[in-house]
Amino acid sequence: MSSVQPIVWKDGRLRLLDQRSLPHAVCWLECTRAEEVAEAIHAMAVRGAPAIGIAAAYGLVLAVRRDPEAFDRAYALLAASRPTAVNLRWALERMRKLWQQTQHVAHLEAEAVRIHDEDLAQNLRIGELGAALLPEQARVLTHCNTGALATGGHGTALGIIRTAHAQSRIAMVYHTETRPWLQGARLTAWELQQEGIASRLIADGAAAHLMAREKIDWVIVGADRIAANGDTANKIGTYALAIAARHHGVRVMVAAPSSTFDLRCASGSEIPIEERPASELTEFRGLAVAPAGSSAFNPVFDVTPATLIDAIVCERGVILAPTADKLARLLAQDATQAGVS
Ligand SMILES: CSC[C@@H](O)[C@@H](O)C(=O)COP(=O)(O)O
Repeated sequence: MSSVQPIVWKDGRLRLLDQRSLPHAVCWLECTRAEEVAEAIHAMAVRGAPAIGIAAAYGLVLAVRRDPEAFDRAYALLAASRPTAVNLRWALERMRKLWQQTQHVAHLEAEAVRIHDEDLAQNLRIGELGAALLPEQARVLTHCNTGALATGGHGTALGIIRTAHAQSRIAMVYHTETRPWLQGARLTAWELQQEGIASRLIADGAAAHLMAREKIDWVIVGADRIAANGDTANKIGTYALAIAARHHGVRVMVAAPSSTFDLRCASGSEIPIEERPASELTEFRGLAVAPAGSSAFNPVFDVTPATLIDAIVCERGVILAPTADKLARLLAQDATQAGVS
């Protein structure tokens, strides 16, 4: 099951697939400095929680290769590039630990490659565990883009769909547009099309209507940060999907690697929620869609309470009806013990 690789590290060079131009054009950014990586993350050329962690890890390698004294400055710059996905901070922390131990650029580079490779392996495992929860001929709804583009490859929520499709278990994937960046319409549609997976795009606002009229087995989404009690921050609109799903008896699955869990946040209220410029709502590709002078509120993530989540799938196992105790137990075990709790 090969999939597009949005982050390519080869011969010490970093190339990022610029997701802003998809699906119309496949353009690559070549980054040689941490500043460029931080800007690519901030401007969403590279996006998705695991992918920005991986890109930031390579950004640190670029920084110390130029100047071994630059680690702390590059760390701070990269850490500030987006606030919600904890994978970013997790990857940077892992790199910092290694740097404190060795101060050796080659070792730092090897750690970044390990972070990248591990994410792909974890996604493949998440794919298997999540697909096993789906019925035959499953009809699912997903939000945003959680595929190969958002990760080290394969994907989390979309990775589950990809794995289930390879097992001939998917009848239909509905996916939202995901306004205002249209990650669903542009990126998820692109990935689903490449795999030949039967899919239909819906407007974000059509989800409750869809659930009322058609059988949907699962809503499957990714996560940017999962608090200790299972509350989950993900792309804006996830919370509304979960409320609609509960009302219609549709189950909700959150898929994320263990790097997305943040036990320092006791609950979702402690997760920082990114707000982006009003112009992302008032304009579309430079054209005004709201009257001049309109103000807008543009939070780009929301928090779904754990009580609305039926299953959390990570590479270490599956948690049904998540609670703080179940989460702590799962994260305390290693991946070889993966099971259902
Ligand atoms: C595997 S990606 C998980 C999440 O990062 C994804 O669902 C999401 O919300 C992405 O938001 P984005 O703003 O496109 O980075």
